[in-house]
Amino acid sequence: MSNPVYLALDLPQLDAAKALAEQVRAHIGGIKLGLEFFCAHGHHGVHEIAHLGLPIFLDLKLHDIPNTVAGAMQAIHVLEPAIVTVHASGGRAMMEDAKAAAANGTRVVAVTMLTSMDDRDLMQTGVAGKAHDQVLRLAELAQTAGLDGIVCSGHEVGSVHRQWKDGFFVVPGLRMGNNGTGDQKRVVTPRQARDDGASVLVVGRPISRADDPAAAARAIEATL
Ligand SMILES: O=c1ccn([C@@H]2O[C@H](COP(=O)(O)O)[C@@H](O)[C@H]2O)c(=O)[nH]1
Repeated sequence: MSNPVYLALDLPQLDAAKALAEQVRAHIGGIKLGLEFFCAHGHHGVHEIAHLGLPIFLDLKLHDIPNTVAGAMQAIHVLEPAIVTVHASGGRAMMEDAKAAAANGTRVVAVTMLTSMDDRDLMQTGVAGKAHDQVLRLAELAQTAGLDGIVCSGHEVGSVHRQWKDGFFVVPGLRMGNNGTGDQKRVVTPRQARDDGASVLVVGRPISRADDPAAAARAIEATL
């Protein structure tokens, strides 16, 4: 089985990002490039990281009207990303158009509820109820829209997996227990997430901010 760990390369300096990726390359299965990286380095930066030969996950969390999101999806065809994110709260039409505009072979997955939010944060956005129910509701909408899967926390991935048997599930908010949770509120260990049905495990700071990133990545790999 291939390594499900994708390193979140949330670093502002391109050289430092490349060096980190090279350092841990043997212990990860892919690289996740998010808003911070893409805003700083754009297509050029993605090409530079792609030279390492690992699958690239573009975590752009697109959220706009359908026509604009479809245009953005077309603009990144050339980067041949393995995975791209949109926000499920953009609605069914937006997700349908995003999927239709994606390159063949690119998995389009919908962010349901950010792992940095809990029930109280959800309520503050005007949504009554539990995070768990909101994730299941948005997962159903993403499935109906024809997406490949969703992003959710390890708290929900087991339930979503039971509801959507062949879905592709991306789980960030992973901690080994010896790291602080930082801004993440719904966290589990990588092993727990994988056992509950995660397809991809996104790990950032537990590796990138470790004293020895390669050892941290190796230790996570060893738990799987
Ligand atoms: O709900 C979400 C969606 C995306 N992310 C991204 O994952 C990584 C997590 O980084 P850590 O340092 O391991 O906390 C980061 O790039 C986020 O943008 C998420 O955390 N939660």
